[in-house]
Amino acid sequence: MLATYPYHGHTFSFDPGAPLDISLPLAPGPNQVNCFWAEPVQFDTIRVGDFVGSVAEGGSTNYKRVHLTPHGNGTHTECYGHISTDLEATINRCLRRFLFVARLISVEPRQLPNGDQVVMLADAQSALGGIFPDSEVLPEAIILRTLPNHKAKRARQYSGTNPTYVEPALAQYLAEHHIEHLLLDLPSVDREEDGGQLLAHHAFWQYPEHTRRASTITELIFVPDELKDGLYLLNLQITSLELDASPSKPVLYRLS
Ligand SMILES: N[C@@H](CC(=O)c1ccccc1NC=O)C(=O)O
Repeated sequence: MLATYPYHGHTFSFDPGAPLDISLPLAPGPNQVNCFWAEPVQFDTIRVGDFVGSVAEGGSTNYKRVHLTPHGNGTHTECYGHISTDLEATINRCLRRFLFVARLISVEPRQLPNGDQVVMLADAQSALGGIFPDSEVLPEAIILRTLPNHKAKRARQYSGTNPTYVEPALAQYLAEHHIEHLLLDLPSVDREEDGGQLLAHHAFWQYPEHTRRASTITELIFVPDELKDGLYLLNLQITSLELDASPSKPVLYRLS
């Protein structure tokens, strides 16, 4: 059954029964994506007196403590609190809506003379195909799939590998065109080691001059090949953490 979604004078249709999950699972073990030297996810069984929080060990219930690092362990969404001392800047306060019209694009990074792999503004503009400002439907979110789209991305150990990042001019361009949410399959929009500059983060959030407080960046997604470039309804869910970032669950629905 199709549901309708009104947007800027259009009436889109989508199938609530056909979600396309672009998050990565969070689990212990070696086969999990990892970056920024994060410890792996850990689930600890809680033991209090005679109680053991493990049914496998004879307990009545499973009851575990979770040890995780949002920026390093898997799909996560962050707000400008990532680069600010503002106590208000938590993902739970910044992300107040959860449905957005999103455009999925696929872009191949280019190699700079120093060897860095970078997603360039010019290539993203070609992938967007002149949607700014000509398109009838301006999206609120851009989902950036980098090419090639190897499944190995789902479990890559990125730390110390100088992963692909985004040209700051592209982040600036998206901010200027009022893209509120950027999602991508990389550990960061910025270079792994950049002396703390985080130029693309600053450009996307226009921080600190004209901070875009409701805007978010979601990193370490994975977009399967079956999803074609185009328009989707994005349901972006987080945990209600009063922290700069939260593990997140972006789910897409094809729009027609
Ligand atoms: N590039 C930064 C570090 C950095 O960006 C970072 C460090 C720890 C956890 C996440 C980070 N950035 C993620 O977007 C630096 O060189 O200081």
